[in-house]
Amino acid sequence: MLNFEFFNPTRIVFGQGTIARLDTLVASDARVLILLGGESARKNGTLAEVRAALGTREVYQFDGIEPNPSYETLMKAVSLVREKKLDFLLAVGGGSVIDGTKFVAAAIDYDGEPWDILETRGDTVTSALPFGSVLTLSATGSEMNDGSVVTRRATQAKLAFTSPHVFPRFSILDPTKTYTLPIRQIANGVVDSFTHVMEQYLTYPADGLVQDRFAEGLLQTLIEIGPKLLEKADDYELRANFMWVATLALNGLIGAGVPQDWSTHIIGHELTARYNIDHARTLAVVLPANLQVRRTAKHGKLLQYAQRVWGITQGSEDERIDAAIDRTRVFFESMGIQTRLPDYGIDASEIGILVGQLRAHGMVELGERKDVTPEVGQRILEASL
Ligand SMILES: NC(=O)c1ccc[n+]([C@@H]2O[C@H](COP(=O)([O-])OP(=O)(O)OC[C@H]3O[C@@H](n4cnc5c(N)ncnc54)[C@H](O)[C@@H]3O)[C@@H](O)[C@H]2O)c1
Repeated sequence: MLNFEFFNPTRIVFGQGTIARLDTLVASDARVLILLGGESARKNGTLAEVRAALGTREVYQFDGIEPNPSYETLMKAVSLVREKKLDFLLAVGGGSVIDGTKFVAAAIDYDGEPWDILETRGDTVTSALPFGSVLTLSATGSEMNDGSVVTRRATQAKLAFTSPHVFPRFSILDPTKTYTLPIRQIANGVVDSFTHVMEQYLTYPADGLVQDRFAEGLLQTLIEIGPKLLEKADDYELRANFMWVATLALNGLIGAGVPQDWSTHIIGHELTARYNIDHARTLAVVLPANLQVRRTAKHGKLLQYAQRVWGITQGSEDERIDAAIDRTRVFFESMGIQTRLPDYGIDASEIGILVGQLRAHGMVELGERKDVTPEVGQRILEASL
């Protein structure tokens, strides 16, 4: 097992009716900014519940954080916080709103141009405003981690940063708040959390015995409940299980002491930045191709994945690996998510541009062995055609 430090200070408050707990979780004299995405939190009553729980506190609201939150929009929230001298942020939404809130929290007192937070991947963040979240969409794990992804529209750059200063103080996870999600977002969430696990599991054997078993348990749970989640919106147990799996998939636990890949995400970010494809859909395109192209380097773990996650025990090693990659692709497709670049209107002529973007963003040594160069990225994109 690799050396590691594990730190996760986020309090999770889980279950139906838990939004009322805001009254005790947020200081009674806090000056609060609620950050929101589109209309969903207003329409499904989540916002009203949040405002009721905050009672007589001074509360402002910032609407319109878009999916794949933009630096341009978030800087408006930064101005509002500074102008009104607010001291607590509350994200109400999915990963985009929570990620955006993390950026705002880090930017408030940032010494210099806040985009540098992304350029330096968070290394230059020394403080952040405290914030909490009320989660309405299971997918990213942002509710219990220190990561954030922000897009600068002007330059089509989608970059991530991490900082221990941007763990949420608390996150409220009420599964009933996900009942209004469109099927598309449920499918996205399943594929996103599945890929989060794979980025931390499908690398090379590192004797992280319990990490592997945790990861395989999360993957098997997603395979078990994924298709059922598409059938019925208001099944509490299904939504509750999915919500907790998605959080555990990226809260640091399964990745502690094991190698991590993340090249699928970084290549996927370039697809979203250029074509505005949903984050999870880019992962569904890149992951199977990535496993195929790097099957030699990932040989041991691919065989373990085939056997323990998919129960594949027959055939030669190569046949078992092929079957496991195929089952992964079929699983994504069974969630209604297409897995090839042409399904999204992208052909071979675009690959050179995407590889150029990887280079321009300094993404030249990716993966668990830092050997996913732009040339390997090109082969992965070609295998996605
Ligand atoms: N911080 C991390 O660790 C991390 C990890 C993976 C991805 N991300 C990033 O998170 C973003 C994606 O976040 P996401 O997948 O949670 O989706 P999202 O937050 O972008 O939301 C997608 C859509 O669902 C709507 N929505 C949210 N809750 C709803 C509800 N209860 N009912 C109806 N509609 C609702 C939103 O308004 C939005 O239109 C991407 O930018 C991605 O890069 C971050």
